[in-house]
Amino acid sequence: MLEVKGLTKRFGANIAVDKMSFTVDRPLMIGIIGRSGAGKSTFLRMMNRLTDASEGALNFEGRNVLGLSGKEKRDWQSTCAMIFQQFNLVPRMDVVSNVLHGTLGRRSTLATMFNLYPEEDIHKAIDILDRLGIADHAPKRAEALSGGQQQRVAIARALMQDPKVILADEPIASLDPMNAQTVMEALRRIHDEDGRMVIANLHTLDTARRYCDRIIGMRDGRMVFDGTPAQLTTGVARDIYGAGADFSEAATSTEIRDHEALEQAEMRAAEVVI
Ligand SMILES: Nc1ncnc2c1ncn2[C@@H]1O[C@H](COP(=O)(O)OP(=O)(O)OP(=O)(O)O)[C@@H](O)[C@H]1O
Repeated sequence: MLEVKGLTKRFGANIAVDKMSFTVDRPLMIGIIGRSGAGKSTFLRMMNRLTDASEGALNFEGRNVLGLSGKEKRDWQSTCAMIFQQFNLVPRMDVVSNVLHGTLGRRSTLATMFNLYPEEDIHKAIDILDRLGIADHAPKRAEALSGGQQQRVAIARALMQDPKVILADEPIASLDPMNAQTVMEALRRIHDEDGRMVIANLHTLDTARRYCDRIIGMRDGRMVFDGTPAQLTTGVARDIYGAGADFSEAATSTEIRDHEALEQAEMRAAEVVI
């Protein structure tokens, strides 16, 4: 149902994504891992058509996604809803209105200006919030909710579009472990119960292992791993992150960055001694 072939993005001389190719034949929950700058966000943005690809092809259910323009492109962006690390809600607006914003694409300018929502959309929004366990917060301002609750509002807003695919760009990177778990469980449930494909860029290896059916590893723009959580051995993870022999199973890209910073500081200190 999804075919990515030779997908490439260049920013000047920098190749952010380099000939990425893979196919997915049924709606899976896919995790993309890799250190900062590996090209994970750029891939999601190309898939959602927020960024134009430099080369390659991306077909979904036989549709040439990269060739879409105008209304067809906007329709695709609804079919393939995106959620972000920073939730991107309107903080001072109430939760249910934030969720109803997910229907903006199919409402008239006048209805949008006067915040006129069809009753069935309001019921649908409340039902989705209920499903995500946050219907009680519907009248509150979004900014009054915890990070995990705000991310669930963002998921609810995405679900208003009834998407076939949910693209999640580091959905739990700003959350504490408890909230992160609630959000990942919500994404997994949406996948399991609705059969929607979920592609999530993830910061931590153990999250990808726990929630995803398939994991794609990226390094310097290239896909260096594509397999199941069981195939993602410590050695493979070490290659993806370009880490040293002391790499541990539970390591995350943040830990690796910290580790590298520590190593560099130690090297600088050693040079001073010499
Ligand atoms: N708009 C842009 N202009 C120029 N270079 C960019 C742009 N967006 C991304 N890049 C570069 O493309 C490369 C891949 O970035 P990308 O954000 O896709 O990585 P990432 O794996 O998502 O990293 P992170 O986890 O830090 O978000 C990086 O070298 C980045 O600097």
